[in-house]
Amino acid sequence: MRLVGLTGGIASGKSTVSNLFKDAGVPVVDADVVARNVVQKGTGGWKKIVKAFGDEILLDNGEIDRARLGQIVFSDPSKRQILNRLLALHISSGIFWEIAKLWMKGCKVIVLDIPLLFETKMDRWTNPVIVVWVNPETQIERLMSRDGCSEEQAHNRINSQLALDWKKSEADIVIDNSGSLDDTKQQFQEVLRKVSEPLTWKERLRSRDGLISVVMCTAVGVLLAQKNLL
Ligand SMILES: CC(C)(COP(=O)(O)OP(=O)(O)OC[C@H]1O[C@@H](n2cnc3c(N)ncnc32)[C@H](O)[C@@H]1O)[C@@H](O)C(=O)NCCC(=O)NCCS
Ligand SMILES: Nc1ncnc2c1ncn2[C@@H]1O[C@H](COP(=O)(O)OP(=O)(O)OP(=O)(O)O)[C@@H](O)[C@H]1O
Repeated sequence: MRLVGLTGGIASGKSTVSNLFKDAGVPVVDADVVARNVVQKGTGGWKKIVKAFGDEILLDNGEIDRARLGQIVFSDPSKRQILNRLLALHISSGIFWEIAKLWMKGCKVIVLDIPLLFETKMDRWTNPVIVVWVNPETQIERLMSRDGCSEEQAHNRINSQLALDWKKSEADIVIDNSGSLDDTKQQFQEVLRKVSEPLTWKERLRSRDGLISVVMCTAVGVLLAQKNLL
């Protein structure tokens, strides 16, 4: 099994690229979706957040007011650290579970769309790592227009992550999403080709079919050895 890391900066275009993977039939685990699921009303993550941040961050229906919580944590690094610490285990086990389900289905290439891939050191488990890069001016523009936030709020959100240029320097593959969607789609074709290259031996062994083959071969080997000994 090949675990492909897909990361970048906020609003750099990760979801745009992960949608291209989905359209091409490659399964994607979206860490933002996992992070949303683990804080749904009544879950362990929800209880921890309410305990730490108080009832003020709840909507009338009892769900977390994400806009309010975002305002708090993106303007105060210590509060963000608290939130990150509270949710880290819930999110990583959620991601692990999603991978396990795809593994059991026999998927051989899985894309992990994780905004904080480097920050949480999950890049250790992925190869290759794709970084969706965008130039700073475009990133601010797209973030402000998508989320309807001020320039200051946009800067706060960008500064709450490791620098995008540093992530670019650590990447195995870089997609420059500063241009048009067509430009990105063109770069994506080459990325898809690389990601779909035949699995290495190690990756094959990690896949469901590889493991089944190893177990079968071991069982046959043991049976033959026993037969020869008798
Ligand atoms: C702060 C919250 C409530 C804001 O919710 P909101 O719906 O407005 O944003 P959403 O979840 O869609 O995230 C949008 C983007 O913000 C960035 N982001 C989210 N959380 C963080 C964080 N803790 N630190 C830095 N950037 C973050 C990511 O680039 C993400 O793609 C929410 O992002 C959250 O609960 N974050 C903590 C969980 C987490 O770490 N998520 C990232 C998964 S790796
Ligand atoms: N090449 C492009 N041309 C024009 N607009 C784009 C392009 N790529 C992405 N966008 C727009 O920029 C915004 C951010 O893109 P996207 O949501 O894919 O980023 P993201 O990295 O997934 O964001 P987040 O970190 O918040 O999850 C969206 O509104 C998207 O429609």
